[in-house]
Amino acid sequence: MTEEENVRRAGPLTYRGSAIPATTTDQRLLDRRGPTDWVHTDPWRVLRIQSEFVEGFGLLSELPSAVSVFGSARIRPDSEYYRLGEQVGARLAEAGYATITGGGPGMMEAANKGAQQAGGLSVGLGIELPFEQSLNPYVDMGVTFRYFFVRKTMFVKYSQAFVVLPGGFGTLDELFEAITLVQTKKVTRFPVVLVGTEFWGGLRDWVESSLLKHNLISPQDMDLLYMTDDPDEVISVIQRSHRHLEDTFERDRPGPSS
Ligand SMILES: CC(C)=CCNc1ncnc2c1ncn2[C@@H]1O[C@H](COP(=O)(O)O)[C@@H](O)[C@H]1O
Repeated sequence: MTEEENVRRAGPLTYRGSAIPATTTDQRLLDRRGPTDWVHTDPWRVLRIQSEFVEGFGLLSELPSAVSVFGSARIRPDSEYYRLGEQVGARLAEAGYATITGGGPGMMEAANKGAQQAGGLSVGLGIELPFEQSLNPYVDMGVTFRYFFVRKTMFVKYSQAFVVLPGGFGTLDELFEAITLVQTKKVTRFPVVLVGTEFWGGLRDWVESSLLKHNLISPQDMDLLYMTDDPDEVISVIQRSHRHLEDTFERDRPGPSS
């Protein structure tokens, strides 16, 4: 066998010898009777991942100022935390912010409901889960993602602050991702507000008595865990931080050239 027969080039890919696939890319595309396992391969997945980014960017790129609100999927509508979530959504709407949530039940639904009923824009970024679930009925604009990491990019890219209501592992994941992005300066001037001092107080104490005590975080990192019970204070913290950002931007903007 000549060297040329023993090589297959498929776009930027080179196969030799026994690694040469039995069929060409075009054959696999055009032969409808062929096996379909290839749609579950990683290269194909990349396209699906790309399309999720395209859909997310397409839906959200013209969103006005927005705040992402996180919290438990399991809190029931008769809980006082649900009421708190509604109030946070309503205050955000009154302050002119769109509310973005994970689009699910519980605290997500509460924040979407509060935002929608106060006349604000209510957004849900859902996630495909192993069990049947649709976006909650208070989502006015929504998309359901396949991939958690694509969805997480959207929360950060299209909101200017995070509000974290009581929740479980999913909420903790979102909280710690946000404060890691702030700590590592991947995002700047991005307020993160924890709502529910009784609920979050124990976590803050542990961070101080364990992480800070062992010098695993800096003293100023404690400020990343801002806590309140008051929905109005949530808004004023966010607005203060955004005003400061605008002032800094104005100050640093180059003046007219002479
Ligand atoms: C009934 C049930 C468990 C439904 C789960 N349905 C969900 N739908 C959308 N986002 C979710 C869901 N579960 C977790 N999340 C994400 O993780 C967070 C809540 O997780 P947890 O309940 O705190 O841990 C939410 O902020 C949300 O972004």
